[in-house]
Amino acid sequence: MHTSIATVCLSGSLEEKMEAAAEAGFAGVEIFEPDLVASELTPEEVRARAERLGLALDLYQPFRDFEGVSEELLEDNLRRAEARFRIMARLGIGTVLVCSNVSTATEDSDEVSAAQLRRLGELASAHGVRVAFEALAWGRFVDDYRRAWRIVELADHPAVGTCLDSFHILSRGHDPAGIEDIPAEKIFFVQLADAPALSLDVLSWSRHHRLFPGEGDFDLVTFLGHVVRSGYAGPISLEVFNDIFRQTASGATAAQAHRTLVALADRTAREQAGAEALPTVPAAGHPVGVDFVEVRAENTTDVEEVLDQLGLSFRGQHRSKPVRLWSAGGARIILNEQHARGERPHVAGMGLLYPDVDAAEARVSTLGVPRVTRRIQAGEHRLPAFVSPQGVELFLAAGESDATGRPGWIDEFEHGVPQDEGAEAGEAGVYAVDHLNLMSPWETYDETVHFCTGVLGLQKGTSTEVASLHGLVRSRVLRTPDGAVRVPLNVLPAAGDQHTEHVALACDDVLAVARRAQRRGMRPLPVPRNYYDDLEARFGLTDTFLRSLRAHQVMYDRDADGEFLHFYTRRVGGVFFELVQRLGDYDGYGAADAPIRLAAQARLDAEPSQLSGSARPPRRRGRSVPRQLPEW
Ligand SMILES: O=C(O)c1ccc(O)c(O)c1
Ligand SMILES: [Mg+2]
Repeated sequence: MHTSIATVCLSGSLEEKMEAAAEAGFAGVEIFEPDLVASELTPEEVRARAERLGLALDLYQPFRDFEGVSEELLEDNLRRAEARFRIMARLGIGTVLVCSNVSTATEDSDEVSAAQLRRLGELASAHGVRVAFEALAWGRFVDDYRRAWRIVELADHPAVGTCLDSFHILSRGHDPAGIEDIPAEKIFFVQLADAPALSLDVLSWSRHHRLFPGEGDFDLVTFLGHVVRSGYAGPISLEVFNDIFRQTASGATAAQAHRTLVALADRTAREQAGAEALPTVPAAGHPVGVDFVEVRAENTTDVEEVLDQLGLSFRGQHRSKPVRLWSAGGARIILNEQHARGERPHVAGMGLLYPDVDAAEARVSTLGVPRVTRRIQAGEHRLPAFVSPQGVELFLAAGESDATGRPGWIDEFEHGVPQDEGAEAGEAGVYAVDHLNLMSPWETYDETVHFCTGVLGLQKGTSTEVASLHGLVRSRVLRTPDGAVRVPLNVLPAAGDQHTEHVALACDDVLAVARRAQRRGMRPLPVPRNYYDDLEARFGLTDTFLRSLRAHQVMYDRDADGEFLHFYTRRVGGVFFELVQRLGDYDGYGAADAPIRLAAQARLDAEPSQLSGSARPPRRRGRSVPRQLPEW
């Protein structure tokens, strides 16, 4: 597969874009004309640079508003085109993208457009180049790839073919199966872009919200399957117009882009008949459980106090590092004070269990995810570790499921309360990590979604928006089908809300856990009285039950599948805990309760200290960079 990327996807100067593309592993680039026009490099210098980088110049784009025009305008359009062909000759680029006319077309006729494209083809072949005609989703008359192909077919010129762009096809809901009706030699170019499902005019959607494959909601696996079955073997190029990518470092964006394209090819090869020739990467399946969550801080005492109140037990101190383990059943929390000077408590890592951990490591590594290097002592378990795009470290461990396994690394912890083999639940029945709620700055959000799905093997779950006091928080759940691993991922609003992440622990009796914790001095996150009045109105709960919920600041949700009871601890630095109890087949997260929680946390932020006499005032995002990882 010849991979390519349009320079419009990346930030910086043309030379920076080309270097980033080559460094990320792309075989070629599409030169976006405005990037050349703005560059100080001559076309010859661009060509030489590409050669040095080993980068093919696959396409020159876009040439606009050519077809369907009056005779008089056509002459001018041919003149404009010829000037471009000369530049292309200097660049050494053989194909130009001509997108369907969006403004000057007056002739809604396939015959007229075909005759005009044929003239363009004549001119192009005189200059040794080819024309790839692309239907823009908002073209004046040509807005469907099937019509563009009809016109190309009618033009019947060897230098005239079509360019397929997944965005224009899928945004309009057009069936991509028709791609297989186009002879492969008439498909001159293929561009891929994903996008979130939005109801927005297609032009704004395309220019601002395109995403790399697997980050949005388009079915690019099926799309690419059709492309491969058509027999097309030319460049597969990413063309993603997106406000974020143009503002972030081109090296990181190019690496992300390449990873998404490789992951897409891999999935397509595995899922689409006839696409087996596409390159694959090792398969990892999906994780089967959460091995542990790691919380890091200069001093983890406050967090341990909360864990004790919640009924988890101290299982020991690591024999060679300032690292401690607390657990109950399969819920394991590692407290790490190593290399954590000046850091407030925060979620720093997550261990995921894979049945074939070697395959999982091979996959994550092959997809170019940066590794975390940790010093290992003799006799210690080596868990492969990688850095996720939003900064949390990801550990891969071998295991069949979280609740039944006893991780090998547990023996490295000494002098704690012993835990029997198997899934001995903690006091009051805390037995597993139910979910881990992570945050990502908006810049890395879509990339993190792809990391969890395309790399780690989680699936996209529901997507919502939660109202906080400081703005709407986009949230999407990434999970396994059985719910053994659930990661709700929230966008961190630009201003206002704290960067706090939380660990939700599953238990058998949340009211009992709350009662015990409060006896041990825990002050839960306060829930306003209005909430309970509203609960009564919504669900008609009995007085006794409602009183009991309120007494323990436990929140409640119910849907057709079951019921959900949960409460939150107060924040300790940048982390807090949630205790959840699922009844029946309830599969959600109490979405209606999230705004109540955010408002309560914001109220507490205004107070000098959240935790009785212990926590330092939490720092705001931007004031401190807790470690060498990307800022969060
Ligand atoms: O938005 C545009 O104008 C535009 C230009 C070139 C393309 O290939 C495309 O898909 C869109
Ligand atoms: Mg395009």
